[in-house]
Amino acid sequence: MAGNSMGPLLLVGCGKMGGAMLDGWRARGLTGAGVAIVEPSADPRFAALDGVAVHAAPDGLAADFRPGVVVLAVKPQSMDAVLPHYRRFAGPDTVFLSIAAGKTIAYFEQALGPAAIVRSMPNTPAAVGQGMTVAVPNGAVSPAQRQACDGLLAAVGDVAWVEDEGLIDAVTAVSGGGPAYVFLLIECLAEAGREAGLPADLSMRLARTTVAGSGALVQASTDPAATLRRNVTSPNGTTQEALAVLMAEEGGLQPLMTRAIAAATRRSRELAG
Ligand SMILES: NC(=O)C1=CN([C@@H]2O[C@H](COP(=O)(O)OP(=O)(O)OC[C@H]3O[C@@H](n4cnc5c(N)ncnc54)[C@H](OP(=O)(O)O)[C@@H]3O)[C@@H](O)[C@H]2O)C=CC1
Ligand SMILES: O=C(O)[C@@H]1CCC=N1
Repeated sequence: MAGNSMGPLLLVGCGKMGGAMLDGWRARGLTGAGVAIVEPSADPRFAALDGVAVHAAPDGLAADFRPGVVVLAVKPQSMDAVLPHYRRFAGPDTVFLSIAAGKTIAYFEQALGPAAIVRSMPNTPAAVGQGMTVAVPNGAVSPAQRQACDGLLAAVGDVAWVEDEGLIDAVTAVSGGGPAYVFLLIECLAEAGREAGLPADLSMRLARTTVAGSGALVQASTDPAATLRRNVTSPNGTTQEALAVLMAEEGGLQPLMTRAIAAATRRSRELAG
């Protein structure tokens, strides 16, 4: 995997998102020898990470350990306490790849001193190689370090690099949190089916398979989503009735989604601290 080319990978925080990325990397050939993890929780699944060094705290890392990439995957609220332990790695041979919501490049520069920093926003479908990440580098990131980060991120899905860091708060709202909205759609669809008289387990099966199938279709198709929607909507048929509700100017899905994304974008800005 290209991400290993700079030297060992250090993953700081292996929870839901760090763990999803690790699953994706390992499925694509990241070997145990190339990765170390610092993660305080004793998750039993770490026992299955053949050859990966998992440390409960940074003092478990060997004195001569020199990571090429440090992936910062702890909560934004933990970052102040975590960063001082990794400041010693700041230098031309190490790039810090943050996935934390809200935390800005300026924040990391202040905490780490002169350091190569990539701020990124992935999402949990990375676990199955279908993630979406947007990344922005600071001026100290070398072309090789950018390539290494791109390799790590591209190994678990699609990657877009941007120059304008100001976009990342809205990215966080749309694609970072996006899987949660889609899973909520499954929950709502299943519950609505149950209320329409379907057995709960059948309704959930319909909702899951329909969302998964629609995702696969949009991925495989070059048609716009609106065309795929119209393909389902027979004139004067059943879908048209549902869409009249969902696409109402007031109380429909668009104004609701716009409000939701604005709220998440605002929260991302607040998390900058
Ligand atoms: N979840 C998601 O879908 C996404 C999350 N993110 C970002 O990813 C980051 C992690 O989020 P998420 O995975 O959801 O959160 P989690 O709480 O699941 O993961 C964070 C992990 O870091 C561990 N941790 C706490 N303190 C330390 C420490 N000092 N050193 C090393 N590890 C530590 C936590 O252990 P313990 O639980 O024992 O405290 C936990 O396992 C956040 O910054 C978030 O903004 C970005 C995109 C999507
Ligand atoms: O909810 C959060 O703050 C994180 C960032 C995007 C997805 N999860």
